[in-house]
Amino acid sequence: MDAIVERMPRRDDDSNKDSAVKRPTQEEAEAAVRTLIAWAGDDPAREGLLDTPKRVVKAYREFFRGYEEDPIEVLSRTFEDIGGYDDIVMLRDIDMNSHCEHHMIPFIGKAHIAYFPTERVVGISKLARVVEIYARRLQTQETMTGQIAGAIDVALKPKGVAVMIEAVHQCMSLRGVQKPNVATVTTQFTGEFKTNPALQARFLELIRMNSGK
Ligand SMILES: Nc1nc2c(ncn2[C@@H]2O[C@H](COP(=O)(O)OP(=O)(O)OP(=O)(O)O)[C@@H](O)[C@H]2O)c(=O)[nH]1
Ligand SMILES: [Zn+2]
Repeated sequence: MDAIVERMPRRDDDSNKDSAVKRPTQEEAEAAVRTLIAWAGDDPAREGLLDTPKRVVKAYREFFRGYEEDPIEVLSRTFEDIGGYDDIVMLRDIDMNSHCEHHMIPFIGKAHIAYFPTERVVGISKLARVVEIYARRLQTQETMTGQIAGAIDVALKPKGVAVMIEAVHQCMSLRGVQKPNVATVTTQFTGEFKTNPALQARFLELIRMNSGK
C-alpha cells in the first residue's frame, strides 16, 4: 500500500529546485491560455476575453492546489482519549470534484471513508481534507481511491481502511461517448476491511442505508 501514497509528488516551485517539472511563470501560463482561446476559434484580444487568461490561471491554482499539500502531515495530529471506543469510524458522502488526467475535465461525485482505529483517532475533518488534497490533482479515479486509503493506512496504522468513490466523469458526459448518467464506482480495502467480509459488507451497507438503494 505504501507505494501508492504520493505525498507531494511534483512540488516544483522555489522550495524544490531539483524537481523534474519546472513550474512555468504566471505570464507563460496566461500565454498558454491565450493559445487555447485561439485554438477554440476566438480572438484572445477581444475585450471580453482580455482578463480570461488571468482568471483561468487563478482557477487552475485552485483546482490543482493539492500538489502543495501533504496528506500525511494533515493526518499527523491524532487523539488518544477515545473512551474505549472500539469500532469503525465512517465519513459518508464527502463531496469531491477532481480532474481526470486524460482530458483535464472534471469528474464529480462523493467519497465514503471508513477506518478501524487502533489506539488513536484523527480529527474527522482531516479525512475530508485528505480527499480534497488528492482530488485537487490530475487524477484517475482508481489512483485517487488507492491514494486516500494508502495515506490513512500509513499515517494512522489502523486495523483497516475502506474507501469508495462514486463519480460522474464529464469527459464521458460532455464529449466522446456522451453518456451523461454513468456512475463510476471504485473501492479500496486494506487490513480487516480486506480480510473480513462482514466488515466490508457493513461498510457497503452503511453507504446504501443513506442512499435508500
Ligand atoms: N480507468 C479510468 N479511465 C478514465 C478515467 N477518467 C477518464 N478515463 C478514460 O480514459 C480513457 C482515455 O482513452 P483514449 O482512447 O486515450 O482517449 P479518447 O480518445 O479521448 O477516449 P474517449 O473518451 O473514448 O473518446 C477514456 O476511456 C476515458 O473514459 C479514470 O479515472 N479512470
Ligand atoms: Zn477524462
